[in-house]
Amino acid sequence: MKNKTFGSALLVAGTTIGAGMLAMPLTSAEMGFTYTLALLFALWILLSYSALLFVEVYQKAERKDAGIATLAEQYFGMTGRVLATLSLVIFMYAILSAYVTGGGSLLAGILPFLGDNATPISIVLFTVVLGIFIVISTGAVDGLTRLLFIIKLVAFVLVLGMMLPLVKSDNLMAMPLKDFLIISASPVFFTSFGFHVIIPSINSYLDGDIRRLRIAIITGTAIPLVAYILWQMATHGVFPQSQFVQIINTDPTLNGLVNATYHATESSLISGAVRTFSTLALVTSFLGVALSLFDCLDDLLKRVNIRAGRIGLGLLTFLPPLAFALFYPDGFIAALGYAGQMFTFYGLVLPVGMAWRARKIYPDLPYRVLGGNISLFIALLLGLLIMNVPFLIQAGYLPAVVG
Ligand SMILES: N[C@@H](Cc1ccccc1)C(=O)O
Repeated sequence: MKNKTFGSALLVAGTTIGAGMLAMPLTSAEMGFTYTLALLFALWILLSYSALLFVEVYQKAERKDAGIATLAEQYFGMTGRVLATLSLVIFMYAILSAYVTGGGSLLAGILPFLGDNATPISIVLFTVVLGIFIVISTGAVDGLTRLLFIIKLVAFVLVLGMMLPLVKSDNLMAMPLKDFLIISASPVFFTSFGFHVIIPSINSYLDGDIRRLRIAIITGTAIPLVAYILWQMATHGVFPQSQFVQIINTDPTLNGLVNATYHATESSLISGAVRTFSTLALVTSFLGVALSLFDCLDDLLKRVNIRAGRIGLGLLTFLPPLAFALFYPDGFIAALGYAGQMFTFYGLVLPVGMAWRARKIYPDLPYRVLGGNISLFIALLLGLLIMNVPFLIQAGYLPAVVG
């Protein structure tokens, strides 16, 4: 049984470490390592805090398989349910479409013999093969995640093994090039620590055992924190800041970063290792989000008394992102631009509101997250700030960042 807690922690870590980790060094290139480290710690605390608020609220859930939208309805009625459902479902469809598109093109790169149809075939293959695990069970996803996580770890250790010896402490001392970069970078860092969609799936996988859910979340968020610190130390430490800024000016993508690391280490192994790592980051995050969407749609259909069955739910989960990736790859890009805002809403503002209400209605909650109502208030303010950062950048109040 203990094993399931460990599997859940890996599901949390696997969902968290995704595309965001690859974007982060580019976002923070101008910020210097010290400030980057401060932002990593601050957002790790904020997002673990909001995840633990969900745990607090789950103590009084009506069913152990209640989804986030069901919790929202319990505390905020139909408005809560509708807002939570919209932000969750649009967010997850958008991010899955992006993962399917990215995963498909990575796969097409290694299946060139498929000729002209390589990309669409790869997109379908990627979705169907991984989708089967979701339809089978959470246990199946747990098993696959364990395997992939080990390979991902080996690739990451290889990358670090090649980069960390080249780190120069001078490079790590760089200061921010502009004021307020730390605020501009916060939405990308915030989303990089995100995994909260998977909490309902894990709660029901752990049979509503609050203690184990808490352990899974704390362990599962500590792993990404360590990984992000090492990864940022490697990238910030290998390149002098001026060169780092040049990289993001010439090619502000993962490719640019891979090429630059390749030149710095002069080892062709590094490109392979970074690519393996980033592919697996995409796959494990895909698995976590797809499992969450599957359970979220189940929760929604139960509410309207429809029993779709696992195959039906699988089709509902995967057909829309597949269709978008195949026929309209730009379709969800617009939605993706608002992913940070949607996530700030259901991942921070909503749990703060629910915990605040739960504490009023049930003053005797056995488990309460540290920090009292003051912390709730600070978290809410930070959430509102992060939500508005893209607008503040657009309006020219904050400097722009990559990502
Ligand atoms: N943390 C994930 C994105 C994500 C956010 C919120 C929920 C699920 C996934 C990434 O960096 O790619």
